[in-house]
Amino acid sequence: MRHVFLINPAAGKYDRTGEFTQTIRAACEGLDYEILVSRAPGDCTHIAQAAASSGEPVRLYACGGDGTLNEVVNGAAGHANAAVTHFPGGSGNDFIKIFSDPAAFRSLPRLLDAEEATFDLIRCNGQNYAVNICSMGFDARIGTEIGRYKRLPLVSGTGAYLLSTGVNFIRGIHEHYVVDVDGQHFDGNQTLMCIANGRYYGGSFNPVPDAEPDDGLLDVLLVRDVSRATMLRVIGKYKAGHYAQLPELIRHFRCRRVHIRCDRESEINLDGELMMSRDVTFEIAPQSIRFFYPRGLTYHAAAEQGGEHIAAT
Ligand SMILES: Nc1ncnc2c1ncn2[C@@H]1O[C@H](COP(=O)(O)OP(=O)(O)OP(=O)(O)O)[C@@H](O)[C@H]1O
Repeated sequence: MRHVFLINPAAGKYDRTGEFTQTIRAACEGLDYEILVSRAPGDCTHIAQAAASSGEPVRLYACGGDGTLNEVVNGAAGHANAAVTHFPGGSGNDFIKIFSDPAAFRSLPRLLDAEEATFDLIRCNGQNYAVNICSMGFDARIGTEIGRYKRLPLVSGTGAYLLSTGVNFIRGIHEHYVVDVDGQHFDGNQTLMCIANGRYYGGSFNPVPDAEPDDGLLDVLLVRDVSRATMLRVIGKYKAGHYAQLPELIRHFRCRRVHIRCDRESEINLDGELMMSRDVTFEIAPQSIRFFYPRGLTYHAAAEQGGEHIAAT
């Protein structure tokens, strides 16, 4: 088994390439491994694709944040011989928060002793993949501008999110969209649309706490146009996943496909990465992704919420 580590030096508040390299060398002695450092945005996708194209069994470690994981997933998608994981070094590291002990991903010996699950992928406009959460509207504008703020002195991951939220709040919060979801048609203003496979984004938002990454379905939330005052009143509930308490404002769908048309080229957030389009289809991809994680962790929503304990595999 080959282990390929893909380091994004631009992830997080500072370049962790040296730290990562030291840790990897110490933990992987005697293993067949390789460390590759991304030189530009998109590089991790090409590296992952090249590593997976050999057809040999390979484990790909995304060393960075959710954007790095997204790039690696895009390179590995469709390659049955490749499995991916996240060795966190980003600001949010949100996808792995679905697991019972996200901190375990920081221990490389534990990641090397892994078990594996098969997760759904969200396919956007037939070509780009996300493993965690996509969004459009107010949210996408916030999420895709966080990068601008995260390296400011004294600004944490959450602080960057709050700064971006403040700026976009002042600019205006809803726009006109035409949305087709689950056989229903909505033509009107929406504040945001969230398409979830995972459960966490934006640092600590958990809008659909019951989303499952392996149920073959997307969890879609449509948040209708609200005033800024209402937004301030309900954002906490949205963040905590209490969408069911706001049926007059938030519609929830569990579906395989959603189509959104916009009046202008609009921001689309794919696991925190930015894409622009006026016409967007999100669907469950025919390909899934093999994801490995420290042995013994669980990821099902019922387990996280203290309900029935379900084994992860
Ligand atoms: N060599 C590089 N130089 C500059 N940017 C890069 C490079 N390699 C990748 N990137 C870009 O860096 C951006 C940030 O990466 P990433 O999302 O992993 O970190 P983060 O934003 O700190 O973490 P999180 O998304 O978990 O909050 C991504 O958009 C990615 O495309």
